[in-house]
Amino acid sequence: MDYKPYIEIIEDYPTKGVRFKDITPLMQNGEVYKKAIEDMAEYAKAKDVDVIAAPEARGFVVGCPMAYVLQKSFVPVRKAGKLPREVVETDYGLEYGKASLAIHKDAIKAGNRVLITDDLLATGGTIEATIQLVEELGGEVVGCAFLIELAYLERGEKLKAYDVYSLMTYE
Ligand SMILES: O=P(O)(O)OC[C@H]1O[C@H](OP(=O)(O)OP(=O)(O)O)[C@H](O)[C@@H]1O
Ligand SMILES: Nc1ncnc2[nH]cnc12
Repeated sequence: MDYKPYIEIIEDYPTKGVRFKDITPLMQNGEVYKKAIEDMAEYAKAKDVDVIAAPEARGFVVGCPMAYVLQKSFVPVRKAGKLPREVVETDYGLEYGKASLAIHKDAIKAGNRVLITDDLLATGGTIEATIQLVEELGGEVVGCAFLIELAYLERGEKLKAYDVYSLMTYE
């Protein structure tokens, strides 16, 4: 299915030069949202995952329903200071800024097969940070799934060693 008609592009948001891909029209169409999640879940199922991990906030929009459909564990990766127990934490850069992400230390067990998901892959900073946290806890990252991949941004070698799946690509 072609999901692009359900993505709105906003020029120069949140900063000049950024072409922001707004996924809320897709989410507002229940049938289309469900189909997108099912496509992503199918990819995850083929990878025989134990855990779906996703960075807040928009990663939860895809990660939670995927975990629900697959009846697998969901692990939230949160901006620093939001998780109440012991965490591992890392700093990262993204298309329009800098932040820190954290994950509960006991959220992933050594050897868990982990699928990382997010709404969008831009510079790869967020996903690289998430991969680092999952691997620090001994998880095996078996794939990374996105609704949207921005192919026009430079990501260097960040995801070279990983299997990447995306429903839509913007050149
Ligand atoms: O590949 P990158 O350059 O790292 O950019 C992609 C990330 O940027 C957005 O999240 P954002 O940090 O804006 O937070 P939000 O989900 O809370 O809106 C998006 O949801 C991805 O997580
Ligand atoms: N261009 C973009 N559109 C939407 N979300 C983003 N996150 C990082 N870059 C983005």
